[in-house]
Amino acid sequence: MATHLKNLSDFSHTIVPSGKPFRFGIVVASWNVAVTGKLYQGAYDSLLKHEVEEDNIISVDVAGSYELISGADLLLSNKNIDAVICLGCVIQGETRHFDFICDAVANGIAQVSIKHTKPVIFGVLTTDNQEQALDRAGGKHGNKGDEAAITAIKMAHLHLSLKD
Ligand SMILES: Nc1c(NC[C@H](O)[C@H](O)[C@H](O)CO)[nH]c(=O)[nH]c1=O
Ligand SMILES: CC(=O)[C@@H](O)COP(=O)(O)O
Repeated sequence: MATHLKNLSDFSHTIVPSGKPFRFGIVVASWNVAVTGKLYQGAYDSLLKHEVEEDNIISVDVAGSYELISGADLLLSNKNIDAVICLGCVIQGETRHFDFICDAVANGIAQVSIKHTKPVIFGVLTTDNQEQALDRAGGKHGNKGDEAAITAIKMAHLHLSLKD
């Protein structure tokens, strides 16, 4: 469903399970920090709202969205984490670089999730301009960071429930 038809943060918070049992990593890209900082705050606040302990949230910064891939891989390889949230903002420029970055990040994050058999959440905005990005980082369309955090909690529960 297109975002403009559904507020990203319009979740029925009563159906989000508790995040208390889990440890989460958050990897944030510094490119477009005016947007990614808001995504991070939305994700962090949402994790706390759903009972995740502050000590169970490990946050790291990376240069750009492309580095979210290796940032998530490093976290899962070196820390005891149940799920990773990747937050970034890729804004169309004058060239096709946007297309390559977006495709690489989406596919790379999926590969990291498969490699570690752990949820790695794609919390990356891919927009035409900064206005669209700000609308989805705490603006009129909610906060994709909030959405990504709730997704991470739900996937951590699913992962736990399916473990032998
Ligand atoms: N243009 C954007 C980038 N570009 C940088 C890449 O993500 C990467 O850091 C670089 O290619 C070196 O590997 N990154 C964003 O997150 N957002 C952009 O709009
Ligand atoms: C997504 C990007 O890397 C992009 O913002 C870079 O801008 P440009 O395509 O004008 O070089």
